[in-house]
Amino acid sequence: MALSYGTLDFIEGAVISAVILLNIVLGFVQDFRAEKTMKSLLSLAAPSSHVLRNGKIESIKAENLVVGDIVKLTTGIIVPADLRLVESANLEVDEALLTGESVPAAKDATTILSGEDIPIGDRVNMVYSATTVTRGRASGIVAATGMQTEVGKIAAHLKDSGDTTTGSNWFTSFFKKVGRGFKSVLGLVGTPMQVKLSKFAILLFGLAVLLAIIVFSANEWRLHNEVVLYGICVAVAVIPESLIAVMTITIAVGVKAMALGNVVIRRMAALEAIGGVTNICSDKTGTLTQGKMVAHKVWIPHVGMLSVQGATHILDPADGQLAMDDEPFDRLDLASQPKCQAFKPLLDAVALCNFAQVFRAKNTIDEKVSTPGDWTAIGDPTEIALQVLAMRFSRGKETLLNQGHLSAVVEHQFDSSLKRMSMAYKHETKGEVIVFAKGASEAILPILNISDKERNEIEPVLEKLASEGLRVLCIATKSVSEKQEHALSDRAFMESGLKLEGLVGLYDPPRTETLDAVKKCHGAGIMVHMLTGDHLSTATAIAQKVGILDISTQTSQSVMRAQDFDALTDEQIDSLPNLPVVLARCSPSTKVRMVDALKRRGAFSVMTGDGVNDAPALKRADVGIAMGINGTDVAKDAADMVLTDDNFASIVRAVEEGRRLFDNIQKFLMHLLISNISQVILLLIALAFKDNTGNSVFPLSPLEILWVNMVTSSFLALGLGMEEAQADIMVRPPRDLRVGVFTWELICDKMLYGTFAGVLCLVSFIVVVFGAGNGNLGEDCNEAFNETCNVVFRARATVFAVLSFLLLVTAWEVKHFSRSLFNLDPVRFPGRLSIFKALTYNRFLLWAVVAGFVITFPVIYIPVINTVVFKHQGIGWEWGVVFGSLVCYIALVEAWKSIKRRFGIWSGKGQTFSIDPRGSTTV
Ligand SMILES: Nc1ncnc2c1ncn2[C@@H]1O[C@H](COP(=O)(O)OP(=O)(O)OP(=O)(O)O)[C@@H](O)[C@H]1O
Ligand code: NA
Repeated sequence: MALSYGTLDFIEGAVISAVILLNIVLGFVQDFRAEKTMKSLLSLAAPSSHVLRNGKIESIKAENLVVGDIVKLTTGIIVPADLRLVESANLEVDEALLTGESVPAAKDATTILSGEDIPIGDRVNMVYSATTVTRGRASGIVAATGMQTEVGKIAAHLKDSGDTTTGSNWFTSFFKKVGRGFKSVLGLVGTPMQVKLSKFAILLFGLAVLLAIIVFSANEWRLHNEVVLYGICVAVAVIPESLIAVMTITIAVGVKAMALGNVVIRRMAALEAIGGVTNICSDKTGTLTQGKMVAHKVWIPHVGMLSVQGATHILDPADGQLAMDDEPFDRLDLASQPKCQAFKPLLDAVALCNFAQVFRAKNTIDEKVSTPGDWTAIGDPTEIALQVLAMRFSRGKETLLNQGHLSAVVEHQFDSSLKRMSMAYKHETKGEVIVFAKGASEAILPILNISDKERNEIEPVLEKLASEGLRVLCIATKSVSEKQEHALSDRAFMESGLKLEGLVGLYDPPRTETLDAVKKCHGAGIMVHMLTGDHLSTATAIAQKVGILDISTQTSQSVMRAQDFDALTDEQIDSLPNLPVVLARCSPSTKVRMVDALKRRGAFSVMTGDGVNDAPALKRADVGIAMGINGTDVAKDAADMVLTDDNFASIVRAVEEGRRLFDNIQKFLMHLLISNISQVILLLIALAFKDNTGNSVFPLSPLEILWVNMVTSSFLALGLGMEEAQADIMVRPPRDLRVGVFTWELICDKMLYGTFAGVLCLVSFIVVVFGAGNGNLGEDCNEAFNETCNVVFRARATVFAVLSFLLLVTAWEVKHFSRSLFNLDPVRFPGRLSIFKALTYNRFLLWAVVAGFVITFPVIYIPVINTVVFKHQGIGWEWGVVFGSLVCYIALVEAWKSIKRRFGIWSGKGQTFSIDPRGSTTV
């Protein structure tokens, strides 16, 4: 430091510089590592595509595609490269990115284009990287990847033109760059909380300057080295140096923990929001349930009910027993039993109006002998279940198509707003075209050609199956003459005048974790809503099974058909006492209305989604969560988080993790602020202690101040950022996201504890100087040691030890804002010695405290270092003062915490639970 001179001052200056440098370097290294982790985690969420390689479909990341790969496209996929289509069905692609055209463009593999300068928008047999498939399916050969693609060229172009800006342009862009750099140095970029904390840090910086001015004024602006140094150190005490670094590290650790819990964060702001959500709106299929459907019941009009029991290997067509109207039934009998001929049309329909593939993968360990491997399936769970059903009677799609007389001619894809699909097959020999359709009852019944009487027969069966929690699909067919084939491309024509072949009831068991996860949400003050495409009765049955609906408290408004919900005006929705818990037959637009309704009620919501049409709802929700397995790229792109296991329980774990993260940020913030306030109180009041020459005698030397702030405090803060979740983390209501980190509790507590600590330091100084030392403040004791400084140097060491130790116990006290340090976590650590287990659980914090404690002694006792660098000296009886202060401080903090618990103030609410020998807690 330029301010120090002479050998002794040189040592002091060197140590100060080293401490500051170490802090900066550590901060940078950690920050850098955190950024890197974050980047690698983000890349986890990048979409991968299905590619045909070596005769197998493989999942490959876009950057690993090579020219010549064959890529499969389905609705919702973001095209990973420029592709020449090989095969396509009803393909439509949104190319707005390239062409500016807002209406999706129809594509067709069979079109051959001639001519050279065809604009991109007209190249109908090509699809381009970064555009999205809005409808249909296709496969195509990779023609260009990366920067060679059309978007890549645009990107390259933009980059070039950015570099060649000239004149005034260069000038403004330079300033913009500097501005951005400045902002990021100040931490004004990032999540709302990061920005808030950075602004707060800047505020403290202002305060630090002010305090430095106060210090100089108190010394009447006689600015010799020591005063300037002291002023700077007071400022250092106030500036929370480690705040931003600790914040970044804590967030990175949190992001990593979430990724391990199957939640990948795509937008950092969601990380803060997830801990404060009040409502979770979840899909049913695959999220609350396993998404592994089995066809449980098949009903054929005038024939009867076929049921499948005990199928455990749901993909194996030979597993489980069949019964016809409760009579055991042998699958091989289908041909011989005349009654069962009636099943054929239904089975053919479910097999052929279906894109799922169910097959037995071959174990090819040895090339010559390949044994049949496990059953596997690709496709939509509903369709897989139906395919397996057909295969039980050896009438799977593959078998039927191999017979050679059927070929697909027209298909109208499943659409979650229409809730049905249809496919037409031409029969080569009979000269007719057969239409197969399947879908939800509401979607199929209106397009049937049946009498009201027949309709009335179907309804009760439908209702019965649905109330058993089964997803009921109606299967219908019709045949038209070959001449009408072309007319089938009109969806309305194809899907009309159908004959009902039967109903299939599919069962999708709830995930085993769901019930507990839902209970946990309810305990944590979070409402769970089920938004499903399924029938009202099906949805109700499942909702009751997983605990979302409680039969005893259920009202007529808890369960609603989306249709009825959509019919309400916003005012009517707002006047409902509660929003529905189950919304059945939900379409993507209903999700948006639900999110908006929740917003108007001041709620913070999670919305899950998987389809292309879910994107608006995912964007609107406070936290949009997309399914990683069954979700489309479009949904993932719109979402804030992606669930890699599609599991509802993972959302709940993410909430827990979010709450923990928020708690920990509050904890280290609390610690940093207590440390700041105590030092400000101590250092400012102590300016009043003047020696014989009229100079203020510093109760802490500059290096002591630096040491406490940069060595002791930083590690404690980092340790607090790594705290485990508090015992009650999921048994308290969500915090208010509008308030953010600076709650009244935080502000009040830090003031109080900071004052306790500051006053105790001051009292210790006074006791040593004026109690035992007769108020002898010596001469020039800020500069260096001389005989008159004996008392002051002992007092400083005492204050240093008191401050250090108080900060160490504060780190433990702020583990919980209202629970006693001696009874922190009776759930995880029951028993009398719970304090030791609770304190040793967080290893990093434990070692930070132990190291902080141990290092105090060499700092005080090592000769020369103590008197020359730290400007204090070894103490004896003063340890009694240190110990007394410590006991006093703990007593004061504990007293305040017990007041909070007794009167239910802030986090003290409901914290009266005590140790229960059975390990359970009453809250
Ligand atoms: N492949 C399909 N073919 C025909 N109909 C289908 C198909 N898949 C689903 N359905 C029908 O459409 C309804 C709604 O399905 P949708 O896919 O919108 O819901 P989901 O997303 O599977 O369910 P959830 O919303 O509970 O997650 C289903 O209840 C079913 O009746
Ligand atoms: Na500080």
